[in-house]
Amino acid sequence: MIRFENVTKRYADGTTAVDDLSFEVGEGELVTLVGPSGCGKTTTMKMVNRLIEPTSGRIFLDGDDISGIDPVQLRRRIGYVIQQVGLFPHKTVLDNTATVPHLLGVRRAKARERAAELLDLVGLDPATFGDRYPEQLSGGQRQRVGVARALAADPPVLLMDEPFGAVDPVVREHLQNEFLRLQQAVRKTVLFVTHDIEEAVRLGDRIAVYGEGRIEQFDTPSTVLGAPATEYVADFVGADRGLKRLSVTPIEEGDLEQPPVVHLDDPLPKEFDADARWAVVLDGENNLHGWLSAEHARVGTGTVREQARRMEAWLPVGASLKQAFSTMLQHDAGWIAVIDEKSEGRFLGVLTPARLHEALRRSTAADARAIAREDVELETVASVTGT
Ligand SMILES: Nc1ncnc2c1ncn2[C@@H]1O[C@H](COP(=O)(O)OP(=O)(O)OP(=O)(O)O)[C@@H](O)[C@H]1O
Repeated sequence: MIRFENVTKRYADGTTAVDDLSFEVGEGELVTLVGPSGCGKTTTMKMVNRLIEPTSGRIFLDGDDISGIDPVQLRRRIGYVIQQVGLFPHKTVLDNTATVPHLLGVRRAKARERAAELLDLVGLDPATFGDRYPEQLSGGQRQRVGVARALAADPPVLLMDEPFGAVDPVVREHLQNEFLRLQQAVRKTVLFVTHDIEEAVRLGDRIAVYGEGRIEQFDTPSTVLGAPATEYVADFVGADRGLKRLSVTPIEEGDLEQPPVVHLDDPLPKEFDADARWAVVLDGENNLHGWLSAEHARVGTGTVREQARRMEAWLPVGASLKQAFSTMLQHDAGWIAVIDEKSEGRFLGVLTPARLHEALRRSTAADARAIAREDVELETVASVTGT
C-alpha cells in the first residue's frame, strides 16, 4: 500500500535526515516508526503526503508514484493526525470534524451526520461534546477529535505523528486501547510515529526501529523484543525487554496445563487424579463454572455444585501473558483458567506461573529462529537461555 524505494532526504543545510530508506506497509497494516529524537521519523512521514519532497528515491501509494499525484488530491487519500491537534478554535467539535467532508463537497447536514457517527466511534458522545469548542475539552478529548477528523473523509491511509504524545500516561494508555479497537473496525493502513518503545510495541503490527536516518530493524514487536537485530536495537528497546515481551506474547492453547475436571452435578469425589489439590468445575455445556478444593470435596456431601467456588480469575485464549500475570497478582491466584471466547466460553486449560515462564521462553526462542512456538524443544530453550 505504501512503499519506500531508496528514499533519501537531505535538507538544504546538508543534514541527511533519511538515508536510502526502503520498506513497505501492507494494506490495513499498522506500522510504528520508533527511534530517538531527530532520527528522521517525521521527515519519513511527511514525505508520504508531500509536505516534504525526497531528495532521491521514490514513494508509491497503492502502486502509484506519489511524485506524479497532485498534492491536494494525494492528501484526500491520507488522514493526518499530529500532536498539537490543530483544531479550529472558533468551530464546535462537530463542525471541526465535519470540515473536510464539507470541503470535499458533501452537503453540510450530511457531513455533520457523519461527523456525529465518527465522534461516537472515537468515544465522544456527540450530544455532550458536539457543540463544545476545543478549549472546553481535555487534552485526551481533543486528541480523539483529531482522530475523528482525520477519519472523516474515510481515507485509506492514516499518518499519525506522536498523536498521543501530549497527554498523561494514564490517558495515553486509554487512548491507545481505544485506537486499537477503532483500528480493528476501520482497518486503515497506518504509519504511526512515536519515540516511545512501549507505545510502538503495543500498537504496531510491525515496528521500524530507526537509528540515524536508517531503519535498524523492521519486524513484529515480539521479534524486535525477542531477537533485536543489532546492539543498537537491543539498547533502544531496553534491558527489560523480557518484561515488555509479556505484553505482546499471547496465551496459546499449547501453553496450558490440564488440571482434573469435575462437573457441577457429579457426586463429590473423595480425591482428585494424581492427588491434585483442586479441580476445575464445568457446567453441563463444558463451560467454566468455578473450582473445587480437595479439602472441600473431602468434607462435603452431595454434589460438586454445593462445594464449588465461583471462578474469579479467568482470561480468553489470545490474551497477553502480561494480562495473565497481572490477573494472577490481582487475585492472588496460583493459576488462571483460560477459555475460548469464540465457542461460548469453552474451558481450555489453566495457566500456571511455571507455564507462563515456559511460554515466554518458548516464544523468545521461536522468534529468534523464526519457527512456531510449539516447534521449540524445551531442551533447546534451556540451551538458549542458559538455564
Ligand atoms: N527543515 C529542516 N532543515 C534542516 N534540517 C532539518 C529540517 N527538518 C528536520 N531537520 C533535521 O533532520 C533530522 C530528522 O528530523 P525529524 O524531524 O525527521 O526527526 P524525528 O525523528 O521526527 O525527531 P523528533 O522525534 O524529535 O520529532 C534532524 O536532525 C533534524 O534536525
